[in-house]
Amino acid sequence: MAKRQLNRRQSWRIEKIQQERASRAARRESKALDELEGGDLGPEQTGLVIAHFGVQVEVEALIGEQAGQVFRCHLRANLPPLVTGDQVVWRPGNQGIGVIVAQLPRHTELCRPDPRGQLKPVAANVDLIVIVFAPLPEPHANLIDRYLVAAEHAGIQPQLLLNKADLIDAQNETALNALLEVYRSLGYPLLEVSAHQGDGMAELQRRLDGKTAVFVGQSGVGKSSLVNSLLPGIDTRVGALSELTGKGTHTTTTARLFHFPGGGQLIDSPGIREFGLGHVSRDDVEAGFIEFRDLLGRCRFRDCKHDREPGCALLEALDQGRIQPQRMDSYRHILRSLPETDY
Ligand SMILES: Nc1nc2c(ncn2[C@@H]2O[C@H](COP(=O)(O)OP(=O)(O)OP(=O)(O)O)[C@@H](O)[C@H]2O)c(=O)[nH]1
Ligand SMILES: [Zn+2]
Repeated sequence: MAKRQLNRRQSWRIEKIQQERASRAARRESKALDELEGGDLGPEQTGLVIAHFGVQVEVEALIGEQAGQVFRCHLRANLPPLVTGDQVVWRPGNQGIGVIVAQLPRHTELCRPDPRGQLKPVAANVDLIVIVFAPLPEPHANLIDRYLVAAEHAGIQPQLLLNKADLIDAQNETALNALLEVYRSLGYPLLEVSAHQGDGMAELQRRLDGKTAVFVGQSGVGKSSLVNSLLPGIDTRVGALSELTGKGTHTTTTARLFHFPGGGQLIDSPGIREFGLGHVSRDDVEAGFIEFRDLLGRCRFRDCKHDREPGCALLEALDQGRIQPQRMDSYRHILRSLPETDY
């Protein structure tokens, strides 16, 4: 009990210190803004948020002679929190530092729980979630399904990507084909590539063209290798490093937007690579299994848990082979992983 009290007091103190720090930073920031806005600012134009560093963001000009150039910008007060991928209205400043005037509407949002468990957007306007898996480490259908649920929930198109196709052999081929067939029959786009040998990489590049993508998947499936091959000569950890040395109070790694030379954009950060493994509700999981969609609401009992209830539309579909057993197992497995209260 005493220990618990102490922890609460400690965390209250930490929170207070953080608040003081944030308000000092905000005061400094508004002073800097006053000075800037007093001076000459260029005309309003649209831009793309490339990265976010505490109270500043990096914005890429989208139009005019400066299109493609990146500028540090202050945020005008009362703006909602901006994230990488946001489109904004901004004005260039006279010393290379601009001001963000407004945020444009988002098409999509990737959200993750912050350390306090509150869902926070981490990237905006992503339109492709590339779910990477490989023959090794051995793929878990369950994990792939979790990413799919997250993609469906966010309303973002998933692209399944089997990397390390060069490691397919007589031993793993049957199991892999069975796995691939599950997703093919559901209609999910699927591609096999080898980041090492280059097979399929041109087709991957083609599918990324004109899109803003994130790569997600288990550690070791080759996300870094894929990204390095698509972005030759660019260290994708740069964003993380410059934030650490940026003397900011934020030490978390920021998401950063990169342009693929062949077209399309990547938003990447260690947090985003795990997108989809955070919290989801029971309803999100149900809605995330696309083959359940026409069946939901058709069970005899309104609160059916699709477990062994009579008149369950899902169990009936499972019996008739309209739901694949592996997907049903996966659905149950994901539900079991939810906190008790949601179940
Ligand atoms: N055989 C083969 N190995 C690959 C291929 N792509 C990546 N690898 C290897 O797989 C291992 C993991 O690759 P990474 O790119 O670090 O994987 P990652 O998904 O970024 O892993 P985390 O950084 O832990 O998330 C490395 O040893 C790579 O060399 C491939 O196409 N074929
Ligand atoms: Zn049911």
